[in-house]
Amino acid sequence: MANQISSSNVRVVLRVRPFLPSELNPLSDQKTSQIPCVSILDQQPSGEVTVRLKDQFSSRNECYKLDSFFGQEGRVGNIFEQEVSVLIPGIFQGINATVFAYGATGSGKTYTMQGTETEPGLIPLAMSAIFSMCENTKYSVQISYYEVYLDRCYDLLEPKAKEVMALDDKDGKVQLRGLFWASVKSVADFSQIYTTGLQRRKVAHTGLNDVSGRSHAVLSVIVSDGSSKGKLNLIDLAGNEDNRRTQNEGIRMQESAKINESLFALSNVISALNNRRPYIPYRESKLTRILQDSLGGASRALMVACLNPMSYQEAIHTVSLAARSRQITNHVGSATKQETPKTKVDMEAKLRAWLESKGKTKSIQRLDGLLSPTRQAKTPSSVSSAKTQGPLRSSLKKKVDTADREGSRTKKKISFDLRTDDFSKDMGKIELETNLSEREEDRGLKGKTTNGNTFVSSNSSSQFFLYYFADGTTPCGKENLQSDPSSPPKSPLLDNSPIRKALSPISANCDPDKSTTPLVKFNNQSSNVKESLVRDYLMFLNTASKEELMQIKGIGEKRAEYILEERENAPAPFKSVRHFST
Ligand SMILES: Nc1ncnc2c1ncn2[C@@H]1O[C@H](COP(=O)(O)OP(=O)(O)OP(=O)(O)O)[C@@H](O)[C@H]1O
Repeated sequence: MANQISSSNVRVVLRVRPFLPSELNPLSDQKTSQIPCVSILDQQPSGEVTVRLKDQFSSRNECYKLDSFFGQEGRVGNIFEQEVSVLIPGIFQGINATVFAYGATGSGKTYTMQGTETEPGLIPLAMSAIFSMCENTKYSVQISYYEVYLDRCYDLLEPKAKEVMALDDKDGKVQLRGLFWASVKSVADFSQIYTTGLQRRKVAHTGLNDVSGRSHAVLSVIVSDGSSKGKLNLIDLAGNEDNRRTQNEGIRMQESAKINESLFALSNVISALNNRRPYIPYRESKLTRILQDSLGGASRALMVACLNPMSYQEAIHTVSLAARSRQITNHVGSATKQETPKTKVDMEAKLRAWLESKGKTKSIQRLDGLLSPTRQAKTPSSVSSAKTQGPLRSSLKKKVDTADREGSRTKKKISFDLRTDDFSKDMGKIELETNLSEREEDRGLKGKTTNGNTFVSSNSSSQFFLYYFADGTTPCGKENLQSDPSSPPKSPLLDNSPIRKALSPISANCDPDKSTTPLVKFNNQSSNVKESLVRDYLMFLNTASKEELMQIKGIGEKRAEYILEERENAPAPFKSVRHFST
């Protein structure tokens, strides 16, 4: 597995724990019939995987791309060998590294990091490897163990009444003032000190032996030979929780909100690093601030997203954030452009995670209705497809009416004037006639535009195609489509769908280029095709002022602020609205 060659700074891998005995139905032979909510759809030689999450109670399923996958039969030792052991020699050369276990409560984070007597976790395996490398050298090892709870930092090796303060030193580096560092000489030495810390973590905040981690626990290991000093952080993150589905209240609710907020901040940092953004938002949370010296720059990091195989909802929550962290968006001219996967991570996921981190459950429900009609349980069938087409990969959501689509053929003539999505370049015209069935169209249409550009249609519905150019850019333009009269085209955005409401009002016969402000442009532009509307909506999101944004139904002050925040981090950050439901 070529895990060292990664297009991202932070690798994001998935780990699915086995079913627990309590999750197996004793009345049936569940060992064979129980099906995990996640499976591999595709694996590239590089190790990159496309996974499918499937809800066993409905037809909902979604696909995501990640760097690697460790299924139920996989051992923690496999993750260590493939993903963590490669980081350890770097520590001896002064290259810091961080390994996180991320996931919902009960998804196997602690098991992955600590393991058991019979199956050691990543922490004991890493320590053992470090001590082996130290043998007969002048390297020494020091550890600290602390937790970040409610955005405050506490020492677990030398508990003090006061929290450990994270302060900037004169070079702008964050130092944990008063944090205890223990010198350790062997694995046995380490086990003894670490076990004491673990016990302290369990009783720290509740006084009870609460096994569920409500704090992020960070084991920091420094390896030094006097001249070089490298640090490895091994982190058991607190379990994320979907507050819509829990009965949390009081301190538990507060904990949960802080946990989600800091996990979202972590995801923002990883995403910014993987997208090579000029600004990395380390200061959004205590955790990311503390980890600044081991995330980014020459440092290397690994996120192990842990999944409970029983819970589709939790899995979606975890994997969407993990995939969002990993996602690399197109930068024109960047070396990763051709390889860029268009994973199903988009504005909606960002908004959702942000709202969740702020505990805005009502807003999330509104968002469900606003941008994501196919998420609702009543949707007959909602299928995500992930495909490789020529140099492009994309994962696009599509609603399929499974009852009669498969064999039906619709004759269509399509002509399409294409420009790059910043309108800067005329890419020619697509003219084609197709009577392919939905299923065949789904495999994608390829061809040349009138002035020689290669295009790929990577998704279609009875009247809507999404096109991509070979270099990964998304064209936009006016679609002019004639369908067989026996199957009149539906116009999804012109009915009462939630997206249409969000875009309302839209007036006809206006030249967008003559409009003065983004809002006027947006309101005036009329088109009977969905792509044009979506394009305008994205342009609006990418350019409008806060006041203009707030004039759109569904965008309140907080969401407008979030949009502006995203635009500060990168120009035109909103590139897709995935849920084009027909
Ligand atoms: N690979 C595995 N093999 C067997 N059992 C596992 C495995 N991974 C996890 N488990 C079991 O699943 C349960 C939940 O795991 P664990 O406590 O590690 O979850 P967690 O994500 O750390 O939860 P929390 O956020 O509440 O701390 C435990 O009983 C654990 O022993």
